[in-house]
Amino acid sequence: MSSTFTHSFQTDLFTGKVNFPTGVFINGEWRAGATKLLLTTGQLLTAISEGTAKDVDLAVEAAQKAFDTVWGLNTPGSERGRILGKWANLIEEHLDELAAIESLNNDKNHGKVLETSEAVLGYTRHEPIGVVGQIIPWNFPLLMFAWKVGPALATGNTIVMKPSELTPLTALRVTQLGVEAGIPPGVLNIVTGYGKTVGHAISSHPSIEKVAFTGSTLVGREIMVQAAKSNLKNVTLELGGKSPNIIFEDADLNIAVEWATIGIFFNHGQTCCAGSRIYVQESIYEKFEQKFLERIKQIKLGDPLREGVNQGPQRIMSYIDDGKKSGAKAIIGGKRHGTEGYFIEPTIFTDTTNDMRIVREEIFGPVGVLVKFKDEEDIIKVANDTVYGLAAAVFSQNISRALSVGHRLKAGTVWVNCCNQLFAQIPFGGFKQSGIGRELGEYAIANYTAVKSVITNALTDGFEEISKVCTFGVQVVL
Ligand SMILES: NC(=O)C1=CN([C@@H]2O[C@H](COP(=O)(O)OP(=O)(O)OC[C@H]3O[C@@H](n4cnc5c(N)ncnc54)[C@H](O)[C@@H]3O)[C@@H](O)[C@H]2O)C=CC1
Ligand code: BAL
Repeated sequence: MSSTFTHSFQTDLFTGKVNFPTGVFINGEWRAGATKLLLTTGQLLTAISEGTAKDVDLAVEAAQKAFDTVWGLNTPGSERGRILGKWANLIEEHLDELAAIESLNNDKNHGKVLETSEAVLGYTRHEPIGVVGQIIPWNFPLLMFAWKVGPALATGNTIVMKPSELTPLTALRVTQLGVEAGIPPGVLNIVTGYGKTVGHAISSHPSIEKVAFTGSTLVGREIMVQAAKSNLKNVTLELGGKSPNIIFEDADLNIAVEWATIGIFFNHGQTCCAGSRIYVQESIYEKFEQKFLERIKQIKLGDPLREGVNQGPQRIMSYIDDGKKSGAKAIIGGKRHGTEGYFIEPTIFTDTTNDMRIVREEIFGPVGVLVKFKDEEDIIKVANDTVYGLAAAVFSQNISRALSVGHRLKAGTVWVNCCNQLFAQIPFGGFKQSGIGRELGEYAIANYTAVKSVITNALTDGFEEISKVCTFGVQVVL
């Protein structure tokens, strides 16, 4: 038997008691893991089952059986849609509860006919891949669960998922709602545990045909190695970023300040697409800096379950120290806030050079650099001088300028006069070392289907007709 997580919330956002299993979820059953993984959520210490490679084997077996019987090609898309729709309704009914748990958790197929010749009937089928592995991080635990599970299940795949060892709570509760909605046993399996054991077992498993990962570039690289070494599984990766926010002299300054604040400080800066490099054209630099600092001073730090609090605890002080040591100047923040918990003051560095770690590496905290630029040519070069390419933002009231600069930036998403805005219909993913593949929209569906071409001789005497149009380019001689 697995343990349960019980907690009474009495917060500005949600009042009520929650109670849900904390076991690994395999073949529709909650089971106790081999040992316990201790989890610190705010002031709470709770135990979560620690899964093992053996649990991943059992989950893969259950997912394969479910794929061959109650899901995959054996269940019409309409039936999968009915169950997923019911699950979505249950999630909506429990939104406040899930938001409260998340806050504790994280201190927050079809055919297409192709014209060839009268002699040939050719079409494609977009079939589910089979058992897919999904490994997600802690910065948006519930959102990343939804981004991964939705397209995979809708297209008929079955899943072995590992939430972050730091933030498994919402994945467990929402899985329980999935069971209530009618997700059949084995279709969705959750193995909680560590990356080096459960994550490694997923990315190297010979019966998992595809792995989707969100997290650090370092681990993304390791997952690709394991995928290649095991069974050449298909890989999609959504990795880190060091996104530029470019503010031209003709931008609406108030709007640019507001979005630059959201760009770097949203979700405490723990956002892969955070606008952590803020570039301002020299003629408006001083004015921008003054307004930006005034706006940053309004950010409230504290308990994330309290209304009005914008920023919870985190551990990235070493980057701030490194920035100071390398000669950069913290014009706001730069210190720990208070003496309890791990709160970091929202921090902006100036006097940086492009080789500093605070300019080149993803900090994943409320720390940005503010840098002057001269003109379009100058800023495009500097903005693209990074191993990452997840996102970028351009602020200008001249839409032609904003779009032409946007087109020259090497980034998977370019925002114009806004920042950090993601939509379920619009693809998201990275250029360069920010990832492989796209999530959301139609592209997410493509990640979870294998394309099969079916070529049929449509004429009873069609031998010659077919070979004339065959693109092998050779006539078959018997
Ligand atoms: N792209 C994004 O949204 C995210 C980027 N990051 C970046 O990564 C940095 C480190 O954060 P971490 O939580 O340590 O990220 P991470 O990449 O280590 O963890 C993400 C997930 O990968 C799993 N994992 C770890 N090692 C693994 C392995 N060898 N094989 C398979 N799975 C493995 C973890 O258990 C977790 O579920 C952050 O500071 C940030 O820069 C972190 C989280 C999300
Ligand atoms: N990884 C999904 C969105 C983000 O972290 O910004």
